[in-house]
Amino acid sequence: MSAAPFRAIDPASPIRVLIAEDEPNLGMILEQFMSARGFAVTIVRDGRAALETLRAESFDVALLDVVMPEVDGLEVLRQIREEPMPPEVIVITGNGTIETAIAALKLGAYDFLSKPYRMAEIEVLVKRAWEKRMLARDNFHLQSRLRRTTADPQFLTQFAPLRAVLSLIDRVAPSASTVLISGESGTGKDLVARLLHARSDHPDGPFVDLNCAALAEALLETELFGVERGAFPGADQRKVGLVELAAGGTLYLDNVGELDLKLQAKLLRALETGSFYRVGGTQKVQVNVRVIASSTRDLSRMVQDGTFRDDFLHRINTIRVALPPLRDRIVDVPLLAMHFLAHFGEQFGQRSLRLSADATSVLERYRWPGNVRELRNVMERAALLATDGLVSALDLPLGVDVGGAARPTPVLAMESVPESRRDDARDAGASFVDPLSTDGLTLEELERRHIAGVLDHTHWHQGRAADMLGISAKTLYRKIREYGFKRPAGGART
Ligand SMILES: Nc1ncnc2c1ncn2[C@@H]1O[C@H](COP(=O)(O)OP(=O)(O)OP(=O)(O)O)[C@@H](O)[C@H]1O
Repeated sequence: MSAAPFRAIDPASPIRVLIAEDEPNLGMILEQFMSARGFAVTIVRDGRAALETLRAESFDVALLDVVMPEVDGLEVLRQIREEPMPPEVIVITGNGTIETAIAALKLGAYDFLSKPYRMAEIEVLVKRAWEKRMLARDNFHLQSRLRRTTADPQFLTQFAPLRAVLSLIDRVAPSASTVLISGESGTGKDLVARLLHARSDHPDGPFVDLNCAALAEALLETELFGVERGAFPGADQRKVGLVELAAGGTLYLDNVGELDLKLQAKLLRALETGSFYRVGGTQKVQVNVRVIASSTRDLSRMVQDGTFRDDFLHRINTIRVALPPLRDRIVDVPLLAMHFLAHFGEQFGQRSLRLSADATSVLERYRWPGNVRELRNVMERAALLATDGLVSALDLPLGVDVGGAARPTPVLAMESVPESRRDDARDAGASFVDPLSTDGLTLEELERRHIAGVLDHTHWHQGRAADMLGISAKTLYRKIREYGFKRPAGGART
């Protein structure tokens, strides 16, 4: 076996091991040995209990004795391999039963160990099996990232100023210039970043995106710049950071306004010199990366407030792309609505869906606080609800009277929805702010109350809440932090 070091194990989430061993003494010794080495161990005494436990909880590695009462180890292996995300299995065979070992490997076991074995062998084998599982997981994430980035991004617009922005994008994409994309949540910043990458001179290089709002400050530095082995307790292997992973490609920093001043300074140095040090490192790492950043916040204002570095803003601001909110480019609404309708219609087996005239009118008069993402969500729902291939105004619970003036959004005109569909409509976008008591409130306070109401309504199910609000999960996460909301203990807010 090679002596290569193992990848770092996060002490906060130890390797979870299930041991199925029917000999009580051996089981106890194994459990004590593995627990003392930091594994999270669960022990069971027979095959049936092993199956039940493996189905009920998530494990990284299972050590299965072949000879066990009730169900033998090979049968446990066979059944568990049919489950989604099964653990890696190491089978422990009796002396000299090579046929059993071969059968185990054929059934998908990671490896086998013959009795008698040494404890140290078990430890090495379990760590190797865990590494294989981690690699498979990384591979899965990388593949899905690749699939998302290789698809040709399509930015649709008929709005003349945006068409001018698109031709600017075409011109600057092949250069190495940094680009700062600004715009409200859901206006297409992520899409523009992907477009810039797809049209750059390195479209086959990596596109690495980091949502700066989604990670705790303490983790951001190692995530971005990587860490050297031994930099701090627990860092027992070198970890490559995202800047390095993006070498020869694009690094997209979403919500760049969330980076703290220290990291802004470190990134600025890396951009100026094309090199940086990993956390705890003394050797310079050279990289050639194109940086694209985006923000929903006014970064110039943050510079004035002292929370964003002037020099960093200048560095990432070489080219500025500003995406207008959807309400300021109503001409795009029918175009995008038809595009999403065709897309979801295809997905749900509802071809040639059409928009009725009153539906188009409702869409054009709505204010779209969640921008294109909200329109996309609304059309997904409409594609599901449409009857006879026609989407009518009632399939669009947007708080806009059919044939009347738009109400202050996003209040839902509940009375315009048939009784039988009011629950649906409430779920799809009802306002949680009483429209009669909003006088004198700032827009921010209105938003704060609305988000609090939706979180309450969904019992803090953040995926559902984000859908209802028509914003991305990451934007909701940022808003929760900005407004200082705390998840109530034990479920729903009171
Ligand atoms: N002009 C457009 N044409 C087609 N699809 C679009 C357009 N603009 C946005 N979209 C789609 O709308 C959704 C939201 O866009 P995107 O994620 O790029 O917004 P964002 O500004 O990055 O949002 P956030 O600030 O919340 O991250 C995506 O599914 C995107 O593909």
